[in-house]
Amino acid sequence: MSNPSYLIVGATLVSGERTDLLVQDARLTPVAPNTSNSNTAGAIRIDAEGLVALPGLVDLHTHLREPGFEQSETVLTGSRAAAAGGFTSVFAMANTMPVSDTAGVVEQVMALGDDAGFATVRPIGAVTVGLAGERLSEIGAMAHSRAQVRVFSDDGKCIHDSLLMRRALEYVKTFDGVVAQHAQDPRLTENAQMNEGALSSELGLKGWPAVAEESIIARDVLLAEHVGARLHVCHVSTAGSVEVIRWAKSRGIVVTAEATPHHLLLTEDLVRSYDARYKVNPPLRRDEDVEALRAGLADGTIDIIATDHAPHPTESKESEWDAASFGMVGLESALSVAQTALVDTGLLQWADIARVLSQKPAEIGRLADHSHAFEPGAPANFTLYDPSSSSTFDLDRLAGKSTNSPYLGLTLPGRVQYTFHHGYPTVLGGTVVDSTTVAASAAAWKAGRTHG
Ligand SMILES: NC(=O)N[C@@H](CC(=O)O)C(=O)O
Repeated sequence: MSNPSYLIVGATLVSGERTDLLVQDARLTPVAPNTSNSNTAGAIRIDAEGLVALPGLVDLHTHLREPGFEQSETVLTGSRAAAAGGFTSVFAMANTMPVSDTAGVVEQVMALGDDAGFATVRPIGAVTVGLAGERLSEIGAMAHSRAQVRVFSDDGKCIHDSLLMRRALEYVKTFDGVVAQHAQDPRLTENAQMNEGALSSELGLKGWPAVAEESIIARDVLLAEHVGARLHVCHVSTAGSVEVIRWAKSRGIVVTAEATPHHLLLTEDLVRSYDARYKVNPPLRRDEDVEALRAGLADGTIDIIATDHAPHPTESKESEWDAASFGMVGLESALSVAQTALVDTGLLQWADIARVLSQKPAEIGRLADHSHAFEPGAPANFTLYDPSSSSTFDLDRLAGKSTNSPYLGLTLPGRVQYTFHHGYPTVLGGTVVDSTTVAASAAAWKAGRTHG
């Protein structure tokens, strides 16, 4: 059985233009308002008055935790969180258990995503075996597996050995892949707990200097230039890093970079609370860094926003600061935080948000069959977002398994009202569709693709 058709009435595109959208057989077609014909007649109508239609968001940096850490998140619950946030594709980081360093594990992660149906799940392969930083993993086998991995990362750990980093860049170059580096000099950050500066001294927490990030980025852009391969820098957090990347781009080095929503909004002052929800890698920095990251996104030095959604169980966040895990969930709040930090401040328009949260991450990850334009026949992956509402971000906004969000209890603007993946809804009227229905829609989509 094929999935039903939908007629989205009165949506606003990022250009400001208003349109109706017919969603049929996993594709979309913009139609002039008040069009009625045999196709639109049988379609389920959705009133999109006041809603911004954005292309399905793409997260290049998500921790889905499966296999191995299912108490924090699974592929199903993480992709449900993605849908709740307006995402239709996520790239799943490799720090699972076993580590995603073989064709077998990456194919398993992809298959779990396909079955769940909430989002397209593209696994990221580990650069080194077991993330141990000692020898390269089966990069080629993962690239040529059914998962067709194009993004490789040891995220959570830095590829610190310069020769290994060089070899990794040389390897991924052969199939147009990219190395996504977690830039953190391990020696400069041993036991580090928060941004290094006056506040870390005052609070008595071990400091994490900006140079630990900046020095690795500086080395890596030079290696990328030397090899002529693609480098991507994960979660840039300091003003100095933005400067280094700006310099590299001005030299023509092929480097892309991401900033997380939390580094675009929150600062180290929150650490005063000793509330471990604010403990994250890299750490929250200063106002000047937030400003530089925002400016970097606005001028294209920083290419994309990526969530670094890092779910952790309550017990590993409710311990004392030093013992708590690093990381915050971010998929469900990403658009609202982007609106607060970038749109409501006048730095970015909605068209820019579509670029940094959909078009560019899809390009960097070489995501197949992605369209960020609402063109006739485009894959029906999109989200309808209400920017005018404002509400307390509370537990019912979290659709994943973990609750380590820094925004709980805060008032945030905007709300994802609808998300469509492959032409079927994963979020309807602000509510995430139940998993059984979504899995059935995904199966119907797959059957249609095979037999259509
Ligand atoms: N970003 C985080 O704070 N945490 C990440 C990995 C990491 O340490 O980068 C995680 O996997 O929990």
